[in-house]
Amino acid sequence: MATPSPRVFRWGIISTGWMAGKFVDDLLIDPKTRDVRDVVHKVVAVASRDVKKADDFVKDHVSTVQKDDSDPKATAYGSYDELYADENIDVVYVGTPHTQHYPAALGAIRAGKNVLCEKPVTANSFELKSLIAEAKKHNVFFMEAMWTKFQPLVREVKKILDDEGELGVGRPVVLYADFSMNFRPHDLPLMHRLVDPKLGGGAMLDLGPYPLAWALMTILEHPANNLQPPSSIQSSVIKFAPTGVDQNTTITLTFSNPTSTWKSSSDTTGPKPFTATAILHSSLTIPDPTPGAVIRCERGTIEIHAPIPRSTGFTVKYYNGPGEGEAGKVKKEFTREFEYEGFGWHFQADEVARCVWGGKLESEQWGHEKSLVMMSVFDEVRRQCGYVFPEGVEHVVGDS
Ligand SMILES: NC(=O)C1=CN([C@@H]2O[C@H](COP(=O)(O)OP(=O)(O)OC[C@H]3O[C@@H](n4cnc5c(N)ncnc54)[C@H](OP(=O)(O)O)[C@@H]3O)[C@@H](O)[C@H]2O)C=CC1
Ligand SMILES: O=C1OC[C@@H](O)[C@H](O)[C@H]1O
Repeated sequence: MATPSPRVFRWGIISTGWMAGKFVDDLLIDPKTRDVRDVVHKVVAVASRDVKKADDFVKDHVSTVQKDDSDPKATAYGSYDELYADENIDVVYVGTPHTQHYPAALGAIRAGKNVLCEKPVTANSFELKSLIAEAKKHNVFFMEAMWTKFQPLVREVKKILDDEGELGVGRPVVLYADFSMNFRPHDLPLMHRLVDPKLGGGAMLDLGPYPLAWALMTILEHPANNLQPPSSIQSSVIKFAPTGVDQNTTITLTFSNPTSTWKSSSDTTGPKPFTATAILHSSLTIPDPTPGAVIRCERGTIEIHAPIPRSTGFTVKYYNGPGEGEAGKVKKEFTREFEYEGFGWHFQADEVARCVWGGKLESEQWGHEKSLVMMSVFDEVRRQCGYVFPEGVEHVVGDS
């Protein structure tokens, strides 16, 4: 029997920066290389504030790959509004700096377009609530580009974490997760997006979404926690003196679900309240640690090899059980590695296509609620450390 041809999913790209280029490069990799047969992605429009940049982007990232005459040709626009009005687009990707996510996503949503918006999805939780309300009103799909969630490794780690059987490691007790990069901030111009508060600079909003995503994927989503948001958020921040953004940020989250009825195989006393802690760190001045995350559980530990946004390996270590020798010693371990073509931004694109075709307004895997938990944590940390955006940067500052 002939295999059905994949359906074409048509993207409009907002902005021509570094990330937009990387995303498009991944998007146009043949999906069969990652065993995806139902969708093929095409870029049909690119918009920049400067039409020359849009033209160059199409030449550099699109025309080199979409050569076939049957392909739709990508249109280059010199304004974002022109792209929002393009009838040939199934979804808009927003790759502007953090504080420009809100206006760009809002423009697309109000034009009736589905949206995939870079992380952090907005500058604060009020902006996010406003976008979610607009997306629902206009009946369009909206998702934060939390690409880590769609990595093949994450699915496997979660199986081991949520598994009550032989392979399982028991309930998570504490997660340590760190995503840091030495950007040498003192050498950057003060208007660079990584250090300029007008563009939402700082370690937490740029790098912090990843350690926090790991906390949400391993603890918030754990069956024993059942999506209860953290009951406590505590932070410690070192500022980048020249601009006042956060340079090193540590966040401790406590999750507790007193009504947990999930019973792991290691429980001998029946269902009991669930508690777990996440200790998360990001820095603009030091390189990534290895492993990038450690999930310590009742019966063992899962080490996530760095870098945690797109880890391609993990190691599971099991502790001695009762009567198996010295308590706490590792009795066995195994490592799994993952390989795929591209950097890994394309997995989330496949999810978007399937959700849109399925008529969904949000992804079941990374839905609005998870982005809201994330932005609420970031709001609270900024409140605790006194990171106040300059006047006018936040487009929404309270619940309407
Ligand atoms: N998922 C991931 O792995 C990564 C995600 N990101 C996210 O992507 C976003 C963009 O980051 P990155 O590509 O590094 O940034 P860049 O500065 O390289 O690109 C941002 C682009 O946004 C457009 N833009 C619109 N308004 C502004 C403005 N006021 N100031 C500057 N640029 C503006 C510009 O495009 P134009 O002139 O064409 O309109 C610019 O090229 C960030 O939110 C970041 O968090 C970044 C890196 C990795
Ligand atoms: O998401 C990201 O991951 C990689 C970093 O280089 C980048 O600054 C950040 O936005």
